[in-house]
Amino acid sequence: MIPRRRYLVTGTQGQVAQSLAARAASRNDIEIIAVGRPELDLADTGSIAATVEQVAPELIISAAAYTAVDQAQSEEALAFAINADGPAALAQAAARRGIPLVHLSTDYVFSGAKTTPYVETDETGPTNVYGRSKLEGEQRVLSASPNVAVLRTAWVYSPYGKNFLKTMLRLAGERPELRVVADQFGNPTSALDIADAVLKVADNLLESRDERMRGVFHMTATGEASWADFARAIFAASAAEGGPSSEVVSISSSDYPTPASRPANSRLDCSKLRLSHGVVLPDWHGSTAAIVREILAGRHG
Ligand SMILES: NC(=O)C1=CN([C@@H]2O[C@H](COP(=O)(O)OP(=O)(O)OC[C@H]3O[C@@H](n4cnc5c(N)ncnc54)[C@H](OP(=O)(O)O)[C@@H]3O)[C@@H](O)[C@H]2O)C=CC1
Ligand SMILES: Cc1cn([C@H]2C[C@H](O)[C@@H](COP(=O)(O)OP(=O)(O)O[C@H]3O[C@@H](C)C(=O)[C@@H](O)[C@H]3O)O2)c(=O)[nH]c1=O
Ligand SMILES: [Mg+2]
Repeated sequence: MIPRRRYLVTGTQGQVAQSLAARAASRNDIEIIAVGRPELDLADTGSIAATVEQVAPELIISAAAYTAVDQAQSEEALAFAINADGPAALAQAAARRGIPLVHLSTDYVFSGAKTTPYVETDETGPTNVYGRSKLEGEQRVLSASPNVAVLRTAWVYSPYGKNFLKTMLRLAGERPELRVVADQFGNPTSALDIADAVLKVADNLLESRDERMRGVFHMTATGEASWADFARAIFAASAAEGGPSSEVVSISSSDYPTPASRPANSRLDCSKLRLSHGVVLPDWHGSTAAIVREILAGRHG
């Protein structure tokens, strides 16, 4: 029997962590060891080094984060501890063992002022605490180890955890009409598609020392949308299955005040990932419909 490659994933209940576990379940060549609090607490750097030593993985996937964008505005120190100090400690532990690290980051590192999709060399300029803490996390992991791929993804949805798609389906059951912002544009990305892509990037890092496979990469689904477009696609898919749907009324961000401001344009150009890693994620429409079907079929909580 061929020994399975062991990957340490941070967090157990996150959308990406659960998607990685789901994908690995159908593969006999990799073993996912997902560890979260209390054993591994990103706000407690000692627990990070200890977990990495104990699990002794071949590669680390840094999926856990402080992701409550609005709440981060009033919990800045905690957001930076979890999104910057924790990943830095994880990258140091990976460097000590000489293993690669795949670290997930976000489109919210950008200001949104650009009118076309962002490339990796574009200037960052986060407009909220979450985005600033994630940007510092990127910088800290890259300076702690040369053997790192930072994958910036966006607008993540899945059958797991909390996300915009599940919020929309829940609200549709309660209200005939929903007001949704139509002036923020991004790339809705399925966590299951992220899991597939992360596993390919992981293979590449283990198989090749090529420097072009290290550094920062944009990794979102193909195709773009406003939140209102995304909501309409969710309800079209749901209605087609006899599930709940609502009328979506397009509003502007100024009509939906939130503690954190969000970029008006955070679309990411993913050409570098395609050229360096040979990885392209599917178009979001098909993945959205598939996940709506999966949720309506009740295979998840
Ligand atoms: N969600 C999104 O829309 C986007 C996410 N990303 C990035 O992708 C990655 C994965 O996101 P996603 O799966 O959606 O995240 P989720 O919000 O679904 O899950 C976050 C996970 O982090 C864990 N976590 C939070 N604090 C700590 C801590 N102190 N120590 C250990 N674990 C902790 C949570 O644990 P618990 O279950 O115990 O709460 C949870 O498992 C993150 O790095 C995120 O920044 C990027 C772009 C968009
Ligand atoms: C629920 C709801 C939200 N909205 C708006 C608010 C906001 O501008 C937008 C999305 O709201 P959410 O709070 O779901 O999304 P948000 O938490 O901003 O999502 C972000 O999460 C972090 C972790 C990331 O990294 C980003 O890529 C992005 O996915 O939709 C409406 O307009 N109407 C509604 O009924
Ligand atoms: Mg949110």
